[in-house]
Amino acid sequence: MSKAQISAFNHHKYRPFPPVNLPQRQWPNRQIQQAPRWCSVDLRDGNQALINPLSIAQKLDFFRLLVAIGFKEIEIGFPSASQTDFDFARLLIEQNLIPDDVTVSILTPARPALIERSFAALQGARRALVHLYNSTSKLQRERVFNLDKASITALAVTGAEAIRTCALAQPETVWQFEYSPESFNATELDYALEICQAVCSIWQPSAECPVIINLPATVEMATPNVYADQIEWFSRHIQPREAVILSIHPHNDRGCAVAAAELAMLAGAQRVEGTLLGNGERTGNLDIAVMAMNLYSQGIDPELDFSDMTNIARQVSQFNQISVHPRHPYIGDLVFTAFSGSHQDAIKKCLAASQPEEAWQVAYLPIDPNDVGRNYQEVIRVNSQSGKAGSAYLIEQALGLHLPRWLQVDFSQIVQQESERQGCEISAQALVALFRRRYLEPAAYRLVSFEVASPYQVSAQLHSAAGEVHLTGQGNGVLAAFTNALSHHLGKAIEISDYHEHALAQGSDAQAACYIRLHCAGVTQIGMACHNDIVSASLAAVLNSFN
Ligand SMILES: CC(=O)SCCNC(=O)CCNC(=O)[C@H](O)C(C)(C)COP(=O)(O)OP(=O)(O)OC[C@H]1O[C@@H](n2cnc3c(N)ncnc32)[C@H](O)[C@@H]1OP(=O)(O)O
Ligand SMILES: CC(C)C(=O)C(=O)O
Ligand SMILES: [Mg+2]
Repeated sequence: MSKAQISAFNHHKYRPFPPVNLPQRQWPNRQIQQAPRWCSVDLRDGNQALINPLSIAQKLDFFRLLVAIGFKEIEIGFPSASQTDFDFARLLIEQNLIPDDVTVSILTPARPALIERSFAALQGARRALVHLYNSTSKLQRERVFNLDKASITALAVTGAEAIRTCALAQPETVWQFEYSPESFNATELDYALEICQAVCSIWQPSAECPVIINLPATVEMATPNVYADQIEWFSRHIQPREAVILSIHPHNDRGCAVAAAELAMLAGAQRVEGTLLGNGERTGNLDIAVMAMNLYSQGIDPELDFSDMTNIARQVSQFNQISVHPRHPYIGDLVFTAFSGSHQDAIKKCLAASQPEEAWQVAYLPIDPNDVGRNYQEVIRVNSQSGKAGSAYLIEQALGLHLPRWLQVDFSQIVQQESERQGCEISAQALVALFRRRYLEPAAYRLVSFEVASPYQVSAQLHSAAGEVHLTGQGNGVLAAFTNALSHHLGKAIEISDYHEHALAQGSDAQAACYIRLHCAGVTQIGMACHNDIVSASLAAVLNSFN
């Protein structure tokens, strides 16, 4: 016996999902052009998967959040199953809390008593959507319901009839109907079509009054292309096509729900059901926030507003009592952050080259973090995997300094040693402190005052731990005269090899930043200083290099 056969970890237990025979499939050559009709099922599918289902107050807050984001269809619960869901529907209706442009929906099984109770929950609604489901896959027919296809179809038809009857009895409401052959993706396509046609024959939809046929991947079982094939096949066959809004409801068991939804849209899906952050049964529902942001990143208006993503994620996470993964696309704490040197370098260069009117083109940042309320501060964080660009970026952000390349290289080595010594990330604050200590703060000598007599004779007053020092020297420039004086005082040769300066801000009283690399008795030293006066800045930079 092989190891695989005796272990519990045995792939022979499973069978591959069969492909769909779909000659000349069209979806691979299409592009998504616009947002689908979104339906949030947070308050139903999301809620039924929670350890502690939502209270009425939480549902109301969640509902308000969904409305604020821009959802026009919201499945508010399963009122025939729970008193909370029933009371929540009553609250929304009786207190007139449903905006005119929002349609609420409820889910009901194909059981007449539960359908009647669902309609009671919706009594008096201006407009409402009733969503009927029953499971249709071979597995469910044979092992859960113990019914043949005809009986499963009869169950759906009975449910559809009960819904029609109840709707006729409540004419004050504008009704819409939705039918889900639950476990559609595991159902033989011809049978899924047959049962949906049977339901349509009861509801008699038209182009003006269409029915929603929702095709769930109740448990995701195959690669997303298979789901797309199933949707395209169904879209080609359902009649009359114009009387049907084709909806999808992907779950995420294989981690592909967003991909499956996107391909399904290419295949003809017009409406998408899902939840925020992908909460839902098992691995969850399709994450609408991610799918909407995917559209957004392609220049398509998602028709949902995620500009305040951090706040949305915080609220959803609180309602669901589920924390957000730091790498959750578009949302997690780390998704706009680069630690690695080459990524930081590319981001820094692309951000610097960005023009206000051009399309977003920043390597390693698929969208502008600002769009979802994030800032550039978090884009670059420094640890031992980082390079010179990352540290230089943070120093530039914090102090407005444009470090010359040779200083970046020098500082990066210091940062590298420090982060390896500490074995962790160096915060921006700590990085700035390290920079100041190393280059910007006088240690041995501090410039107190100086005078220049032309041609280039400098006398300077320095402060040192050992007391006041007076220097005089000559040279072919002020800086040369000063370094000659210092060299004489120290008894060591000083040679300046690099000099760089720039203004810190616009205006006549702007400070100048001055950077100096020098060699003193064969040792390379780097210092910098900022001052209103460029000469003062350069002399102080020389002294700061003796650090
Ligand atoms: C894929 C989905 O997300 S579907 C939605 C699932 N959501 C929920 O189940 C949450 C709310 N559900 C509940 O509170 C309960 O299951 C209720 C109130 C609906 C039903 O409770 P109970 O009557 O105690 O039945 P229970 O849940 O144990 O079993 C379901 C029964 O309904 C039948 N059933 C299941 N789904 C359906 C359906 N869509 N239509 C008709 N009958 C159904 C089952 O065959 C089973 O019948 P049986 O009692 O004759 O064996
Ligand atoms: C009720 C249906 C739409 C469902 O939630 C599913 O199949 O996952
Ligand atoms: Mg579901």
